[in-house]
Amino acid sequence: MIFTPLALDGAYRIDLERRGDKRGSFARMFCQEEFRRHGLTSIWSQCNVSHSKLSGTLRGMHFQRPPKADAKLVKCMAGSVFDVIVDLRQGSETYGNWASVTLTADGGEMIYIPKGFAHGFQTLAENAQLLYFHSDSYSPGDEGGLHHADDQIGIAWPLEVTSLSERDKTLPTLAKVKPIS
Ligand SMILES: Cc1cn([C@H]2C[C@H](O)[C@@H](COP(=O)(O)OP(=O)(O)O[C@H]3O[C@@H](C)C(=O)[C@@H](O)[C@H]3O)O2)c(=O)[nH]c1=O
Repeated sequence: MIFTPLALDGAYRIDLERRGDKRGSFARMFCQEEFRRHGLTSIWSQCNVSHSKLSGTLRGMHFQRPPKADAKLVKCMAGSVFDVIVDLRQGSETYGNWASVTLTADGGEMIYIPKGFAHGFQTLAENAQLLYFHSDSYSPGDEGGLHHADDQIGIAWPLEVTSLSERDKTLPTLAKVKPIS
């Protein structure tokens, strides 16, 4: 795996190193030792899959608060997505800044998201599927959200939004979100 730090401290793009042969390929997508060596979470407590029918579907921006704040490792398994994170860490020099990685099933890019970030994505193809590892379990009472189209953050979503959950339509702007400590 190739670990490339993103502009927001602690977040990484991770590229698979595929070993190809006549049958196809093989690649490692998680290794406890390698993750530990890079100072990343190396114990996962939950793994989730999401499927979105339409290109342009937007999910986000979501996070969990302490004590259930979770780091995430996200990989696209079908299609492609524009994946985005926003730094919500109290006192961070990059508080409110966003970064993105385009994740494609064919390319094998992944994103590692530390605790304290909001996460969301927009699908760039029909029937996109994402696989997520979470460092803590789902806890609806500790969930938080941030509006994807907040002007103060200014995320440059690539497509018109074709599908958005009722909950995501009503998420607050950054000014109304308490920083994560
Ligand atoms: C996230 C989650 C949802 N659910 C349930 C709640 C609901 O009935 C259904 C769909 O949940 P949501 O509408 O929250 O799904 P979705 O909007 O796809 O939520 C996801 O968005 C992306 C951006 C993330 O980063 C994820 O961590 C997660 O928050 O699944 C679980 O049972 N376990 C889980 O871990």
